[in-house]
Amino acid sequence: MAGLNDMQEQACEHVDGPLLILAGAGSGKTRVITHRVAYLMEHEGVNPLNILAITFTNKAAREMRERVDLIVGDGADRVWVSTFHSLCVRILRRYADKIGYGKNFDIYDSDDQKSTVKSILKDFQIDPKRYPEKMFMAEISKAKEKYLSPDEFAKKNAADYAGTKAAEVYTEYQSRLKKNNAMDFDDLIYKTVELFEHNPDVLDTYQNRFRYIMVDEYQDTNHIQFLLVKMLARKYRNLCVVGDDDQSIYKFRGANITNILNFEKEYEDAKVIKLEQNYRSCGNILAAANAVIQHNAGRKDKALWTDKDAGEKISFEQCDSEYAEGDMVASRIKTLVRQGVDYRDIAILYRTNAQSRVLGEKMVYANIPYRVYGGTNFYARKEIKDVLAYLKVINNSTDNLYFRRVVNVPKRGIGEASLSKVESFADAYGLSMMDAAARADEIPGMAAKTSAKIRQFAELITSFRDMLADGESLDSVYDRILEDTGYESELIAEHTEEAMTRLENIDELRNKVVEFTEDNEEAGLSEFLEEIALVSDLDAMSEDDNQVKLMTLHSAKGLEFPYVFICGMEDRVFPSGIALNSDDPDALEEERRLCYVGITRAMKKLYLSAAKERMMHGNRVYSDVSRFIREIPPMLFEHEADMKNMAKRRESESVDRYNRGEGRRDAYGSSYGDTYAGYSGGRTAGAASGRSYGQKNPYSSYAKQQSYGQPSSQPSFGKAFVVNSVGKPDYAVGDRVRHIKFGPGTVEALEKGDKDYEVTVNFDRCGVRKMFASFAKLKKCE
Ligand SMILES: Nc1ncnc2c1ncn2[C@@H]1O[C@H](COP(=O)(O)OP(=O)(O)OP(=O)(O)O)[C@@H](O)[C@H]1O
Ligand SMILES: [Mg+2]
Repeated sequence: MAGLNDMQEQACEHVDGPLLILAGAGSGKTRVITHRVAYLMEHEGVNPLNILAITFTNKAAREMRERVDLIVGDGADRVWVSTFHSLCVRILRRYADKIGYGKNFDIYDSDDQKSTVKSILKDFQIDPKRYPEKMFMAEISKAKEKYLSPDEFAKKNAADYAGTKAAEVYTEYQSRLKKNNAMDFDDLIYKTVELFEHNPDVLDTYQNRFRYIMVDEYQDTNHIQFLLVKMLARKYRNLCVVGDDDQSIYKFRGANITNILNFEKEYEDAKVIKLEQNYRSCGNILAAANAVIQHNAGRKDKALWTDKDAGEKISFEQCDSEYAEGDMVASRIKTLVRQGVDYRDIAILYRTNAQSRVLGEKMVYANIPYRVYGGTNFYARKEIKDVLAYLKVINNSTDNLYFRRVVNVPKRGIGEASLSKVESFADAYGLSMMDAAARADEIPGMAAKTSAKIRQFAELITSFRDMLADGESLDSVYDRILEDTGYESELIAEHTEEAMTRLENIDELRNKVVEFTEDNEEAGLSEFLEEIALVSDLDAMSEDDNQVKLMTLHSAKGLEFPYVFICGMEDRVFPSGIALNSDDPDALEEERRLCYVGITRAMKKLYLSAAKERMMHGNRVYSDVSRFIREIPPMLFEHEADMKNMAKRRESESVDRYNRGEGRRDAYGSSYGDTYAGYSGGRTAGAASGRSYGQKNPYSSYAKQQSYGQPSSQPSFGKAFVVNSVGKPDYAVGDRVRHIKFGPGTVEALEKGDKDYEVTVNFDRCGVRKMFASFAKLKKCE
C-alpha cells in the first residue's frame, strides 16, 4: 500500500462486490487499478488468471502491465490487461466459429470499410454525392454501438428514405463482411456480445475466468461495451470501474456518460469512492482546470486540491498567425532545453490533426526532434495497405478484398472483366478468389493468355507460402515479396518524390517486421498481422526516444507530461466552430471537458497560445481568443494585467456590438465579455465567408468525426515538411547535414546524375546511404 493515500487504499481493499471510483484528473485512478491488481494477487491470493483489467489504449495496457510487473514481480503476464478490442479479438479467435465466422477472420480498418461501402453504393445505385460513404459508415457504427442488428435497425428507421437506405446498406455490408470472413472494429465488440448471448456456456467460461474485472476511463465506454462488461461481471459481480465524468470526450463516438453516472443504479450495493487530491499538477495549473470546468452546468461538483506549490504561472501568448505561434513554441522549447529540460518531457497538444502540419514544420526548422502521434494513419497509406494485403493473401486470407487489391499491383494485365469471371467461378464453387485463381484454367470463357497470368499470380503467392512453411524468416520473406512481385522495382523506376516516400514507408514497415520477429520468436505471419491490426501509435511511444510529442487533445487522455503546450486557443478552433454553432448545449460542454483534459495533462508548466489569424478550410480566418482562456482567472497568468485588459476590452467590444444591433445572443457563454457571440461568419476573410463553419448540414457530425482523427489509431511519422530547392544542393562534401528520418550525418560524395544530384551521406545513426538530393531534403547544419 506504499504510495497510496487513505482513500486509494480503501479502494484497493474493497475486494468483493461492485466498486465505483469517481474522481477528477490526476487523482490516481489509474494508479489505484494498478495497485489493486497487485493487492488482489498478494493479499487475497487471487490467481492472476482471474483478473481482467481493461484500459482505453494499448499504451495504457502496456504501462499497466509494466507497473504490475514492478509491484509483484511474477505472474503479471498472466493478468489480462487489454483494451476492449484486443480482449474481444482474443475471445473471438477461440470461438468465432460458434457465430458462423472462421477463427482466422480478418479485421477491417476504416479504409477497408470504406471501399466495401463504396462498392455497395455503386451496386445499389445510391449517389455518394448526396449520401456519402462516410454517412453510412457512421450510421452502421452507431447501430453497432447500440447493439442494433440490421433487422432491428431497419425496423427503427423504416419511416424515412435515408433511414431505409441506411438499413439496406447495413444489411448488405454485414453480409459482405461475413462472406469475406471479416469483422470491422465495431464488430469485434458486437460479435463478442452476440457470442455470449447465444452461447451461455462460453459466457460461463469467461465469467469464471474473469472473477475480478477493472475498467479504466469508464466515462468513455459506449452502450455495447457496457453490455459486455455487464455480462462478464454478472456471475461474480466483482467489478471495479474508474472514471471522471468531467473527462468524457468521446460522445461523438457513442460514449455514454450515463454508464458512469448510473453505475449506482445498475449496482445498488456499489461502494463509491471519491478521490480528491491531485498528485499531478502544480497549484496554478490545477486552479485553471478547476475554473474552466466549473463553467459546465451538467456535472457532479467536485473539487480537486493539491499540496504541491502553486508553481509557475500559466503562460498565454496571442501570436499573429499559426506560423508565428509555431515559432513561439519552438523558441520556448529551446529555452526549456537550454535550462536542462529533456525533449521527451514536453508535449504539444492541439484540437485538430491539421494543426500538426505547421507545428511539425516549425520543429524541423528549429532542429527540435519530435514525433506526431495519431496524424495520418501510417497503416492507411496506400503502399502499406498494398504490402499488408499481400501478406494477408499469403497468410491464407480468404478475403476477396485483399486479393483484388494486389492481383494487378503492379500491373499484370489482369482486368476487371477477367476478375469478374474469377469471382463468379469462385462463388459457384464456394471458393475464395485466390483458390479460384489457382484453378484459372477451368474458368469458362477466359482466354488462355489471361488464365495463364492469373495462375502465375496464384503460383507466386504459393511460392511465398512455401518459403514460410520451410521456416524462412518473416523479414526475408518480406524482402522476397517486394522483389519477386516487382512492387519495389516499379516504385524505384518511377523516380518521383512520392515513390521515394513510399519506399521509405515500406522500409519502415520492414523495421516493424524485424522488431516483431525479435520480440516474438515463436510467432509467425498471423501473429504479426494481428498485432498490426490492433496497434495504436501511442503504443509506440517510448521513453527512449528523446523527442517532443505532438498529438491531439483527444489522444492525450490519461497521459501526463511535465511541460504542456496547448496551441490554437481560439474560438472556432477550440471550442470548434461546430460546437459553437450547435443546437445541443452539450457540444460546447464536451469541448470544455476536452479543455479540462488538456490542462490537467501538465505537471509543471502550462503554455497556452492562440493565433489572430490562421488558414482554415482554405480561407484565412480571424478569430477571437478562446472563451476557455477567459474562463481562467487572470491572476493565474504570467501577465495578469494584460489578461485583465483583454477581458475588459472584450467586454466593451461586445457591448458596443450589441448596441449597434450586431451579434446574435449566444446560448451558452456568459463569462467576461462573452455574452454576445456575434462572430459567426462576418469575420471570415475572403469570399466564402463563414461557410465552412458549423453549417447546419446533415453531415456536420461526420465532418466532426473526421477531424478528430482516430484516437486509437496508428503510427504516423513526424514526416518531413522541409522545403529544399531542387537543383544544386547548398551543401558540399565534408559538410554536416541533417535528414528528417536518419538524423545528422556527413556528406561523403556528391555527383551530378542525369536528373538530379546523387548524394552519399554517412549518417551517425545508420551509416552510409545514397540518395537523390531533391528527395533527400537534407538540411545543412550551421
Ligand atoms: N498517493 C499518491 N502519491 C504520490 N503520487 C501519486 C499518488 N497517487 C497518484 N500519484 C501520481 O499522480 C499522477 C496521476 O495519477 P494517475 O495517472 O493514476 O491519475 P488518474 O486519476 O488516472 O488521472 P487521469 O484522470 O488523467 O487519467 C501519477 O504520476 C501518479 O503516479
Ligand atoms: Mg488515468
